[in-house]
Amino acid sequence: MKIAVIGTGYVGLVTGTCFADSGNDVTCIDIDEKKIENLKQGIIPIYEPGLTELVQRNSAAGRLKFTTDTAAGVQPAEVVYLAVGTPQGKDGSANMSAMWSVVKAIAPYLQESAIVVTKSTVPVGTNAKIFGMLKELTGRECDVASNPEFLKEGAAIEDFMKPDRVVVGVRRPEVSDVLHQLYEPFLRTEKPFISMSPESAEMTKYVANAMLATKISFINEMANLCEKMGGDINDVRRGIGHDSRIGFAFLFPGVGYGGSCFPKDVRALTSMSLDHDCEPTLLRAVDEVNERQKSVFKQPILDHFDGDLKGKNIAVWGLAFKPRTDDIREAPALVLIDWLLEQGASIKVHDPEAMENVEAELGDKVAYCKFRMDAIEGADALVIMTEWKDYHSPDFAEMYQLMKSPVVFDGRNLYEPERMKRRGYKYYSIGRKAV
Ligand SMILES: NC(=O)C1=CN([C@@H]2O[C@H](COP(=O)(O)OP(=O)(O)OC[C@H]3O[C@@H](n4cnc5c(N)ncnc54)[C@H](O)[C@@H]3O)[C@@H](O)[C@H]2O)C=CC1
Ligand SMILES: O=C(O)[C@H]1O[C@H](OP(=O)(O)OP(=O)(O)OC[C@H]2O[C@@H](n3ccc(=O)[nH]c3=O)[C@H](O)[C@@H]2O)[C@H](O)[C@@H](O)[C@@H]1O
Repeated sequence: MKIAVIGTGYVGLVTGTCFADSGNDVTCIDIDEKKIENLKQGIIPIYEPGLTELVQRNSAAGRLKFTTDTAAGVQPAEVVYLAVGTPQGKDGSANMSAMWSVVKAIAPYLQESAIVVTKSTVPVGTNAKIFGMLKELTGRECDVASNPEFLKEGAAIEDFMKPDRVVVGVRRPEVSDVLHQLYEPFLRTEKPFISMSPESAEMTKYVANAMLATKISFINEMANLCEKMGGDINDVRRGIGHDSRIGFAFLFPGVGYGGSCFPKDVRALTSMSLDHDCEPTLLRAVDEVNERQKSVFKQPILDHFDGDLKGKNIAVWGLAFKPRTDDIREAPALVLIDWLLEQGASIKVHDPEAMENVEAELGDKVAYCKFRMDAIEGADALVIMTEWKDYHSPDFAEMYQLMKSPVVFDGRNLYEPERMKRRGYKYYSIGRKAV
């Protein structure tokens, strides 16, 4: 099939590349000229495991092309995917300006039988609005489908190629058939292709993200309670997870969820609820608990240093909002670093992939260390904010020697408290008693 993908970010680039890999002719379009220039040379703007090889292989095979020329990409396309950003607007609702400008830009070049598909996460009603806009702009009734994406950053290729399910929202079964054909190569293990109305598909995406965010806020609230009452959240997690009705997924406590999606999507759904006079009690609580959780270490850090952080050397391991990505959007580490700076601490940071992005934001306010051990040299405390594999098994004896005082605030529960105590550390973690 001939496919155009508009918006070549995390989702658009992965979508286009995976469709090219399954034999389609794909043109990825973006307004960012530098990004497109780089992609033409096989330089990938983001860190996503496996993506560089896949882009280079499919570009070399002539199935994957990059352009800023909307007309050239859209004119031959049978399916036009829209994957531009839908970031949070000032009032919490999704900012749809990029989506509306793309709809206007593609309208003159759409083939009569082309199917326009939203891949971006868009408010319920967007499909109908695009249908109306295209009718006005082209004078005909175009097929507009919704096909929300459920991939996770850091595992994007795997998630796209082996989805748990594919959801499409269509108004005609023929459109569903075309999209089913497109996805068949990825559904060979009998995973379901679920066809529904566009409104249900749009809602499915928000409900999925809100459910996952709810699980995280729930376990974080329980973790904080556990710590106060003398329990260990890791034991509790194991104690509940074996109940198949509950399970283990997305119940790891931590320093709060970040990223470009959970925070904005929970808020966009909250905004949609308010627009429809439905009180979003639970959604608001999920967001509030998460905002509080990003600051969960502030008080213990202050208490540890008797309320005075001036001149203290703090090391931070992990800046990205999660491992295996360089994405720092809404990363809990940034909230902590801002606060540490306000308190007068001096900070050395390490992250395997995200330091360049942080440097663009924070400049020389913190020191960037190429090696994790350089960050902790002379440190009064280490704070772990992201569970990169690099941090799971450091040489604790070497760390002990390098640090000024052996104090660890572990925001991802990577280590066993009793072992840390035996190694001579003062160890704080999430939902477990400090030792
Ligand atoms: N990042 C993720 O893991 C996931 C994101 N989503 C959703 O997918 C959508 C896209 O997200 P990301 O890929 O993360 O965004 P992104 O910010 O990485 O990429 C968006 C791209 O669209 C381009 N763009 C903006 N306006 C344009 C225009 N008028 N014409 C052509 N290109 C334009 C930008 O230059 C950028 O390259 C969002 O709605 C997001 O909620 C859904 C699932 C996963
Ligand atoms: O709509 C989206 O953009 C995507 O949002 C999330 O994917 P992503 O944000 O890439 O990463 P996750 O692995 O879900 O992690 C999100 C945040 O939750 C945190 N988290 C996750 C799991 C957990 O048990 N505990 C926890 O604190 C992570 O540290 C991270 O900050 C969803 O998992 C995807 O299904 C969805 O497509």
